[in-house]
Amino acid sequence: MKSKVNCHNLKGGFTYEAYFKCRGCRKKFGDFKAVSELNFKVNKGEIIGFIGHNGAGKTTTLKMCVGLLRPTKGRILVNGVDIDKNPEIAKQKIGYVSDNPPLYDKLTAREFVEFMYNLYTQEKKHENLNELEERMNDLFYAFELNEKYDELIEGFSRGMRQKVALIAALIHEPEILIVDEPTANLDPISARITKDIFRNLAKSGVTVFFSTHIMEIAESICDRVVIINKGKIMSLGTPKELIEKHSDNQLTTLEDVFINLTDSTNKYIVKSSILKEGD
Ligand SMILES: Nc1ncnc2c1ncn2[C@@H]1O[C@H](COP(=O)(O)OP(=O)(O)OP(=O)(O)O)[C@@H](O)[C@H]1O
Repeated sequence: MKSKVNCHNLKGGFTYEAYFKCRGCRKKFGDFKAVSELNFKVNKGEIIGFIGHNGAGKTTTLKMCVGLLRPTKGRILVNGVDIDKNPEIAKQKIGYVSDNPPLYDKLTAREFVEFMYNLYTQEKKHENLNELEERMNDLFYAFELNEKYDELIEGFSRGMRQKVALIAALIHEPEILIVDEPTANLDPISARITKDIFRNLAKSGVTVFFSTHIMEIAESICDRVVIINKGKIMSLGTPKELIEKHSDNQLTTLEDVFINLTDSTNKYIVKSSILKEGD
């Protein structure tokens, strides 16, 4: 299917190389270790997908990456800026959408997005209003929400809310977009639009990371995938590399690799080989 979305205007507009580092990050909640010793680096314009079971530590990792959770140990660097030491500078570079994004029901979609823009751009408030208007139009159009522009958010479906949250995260032209389960509430066309927008953002230099349970999405758009299990990185690489690395075990899809690395009972792999024998 060819997407009709035109998002050629969604430019990054950077003056320097953006990159991201997570160095030795751990997170404990009381005595419980949710995430241990995470080390990874993301380059400018890369799309990285985190895949893992429920409770694997994806949301905790993403929240540490955006500065909403302070690591118990380790550092997060956004283009060299330590998010703990200089949170305002680091956070300005990031657009974030949580798995259940909080929106203000009594604002219209346009008012909410303007509000978010003003939060991120205090010092340039009221400047470049035409540019802001143009970018809002582009984003609302790209997400096929242009007819809802002036409607109250309280009347929006979950998918529409997800799109407003994505638009609000992109309005200040972040260098890094971090999204927890971007397609969770979206219909297939909206999911496709979101994937196209991620690809376009990455082409223009924006780094994108997201978590997902959907292997097809990870496989189709991610430059690299991080498989996370019980708070630890089990494997990191391009989908092709991960499949090749495990080809000895006759694993031929990212889903097989994921299950093999994260399902300690291996019951699904066993089951699939029994099915093959029965063919
Ligand atoms: N605030 C908290 N206090 C205590 N434990 C927490 C807290 N937040 C997360 N956890 C625990 O940390 C672990 C990782 O949770 P996290 O939300 O990061 O998983 P996840 O991979 O995003 O899961 P899902 O796919 O279900 O969203 C889980 O065992 C969870 O119960």
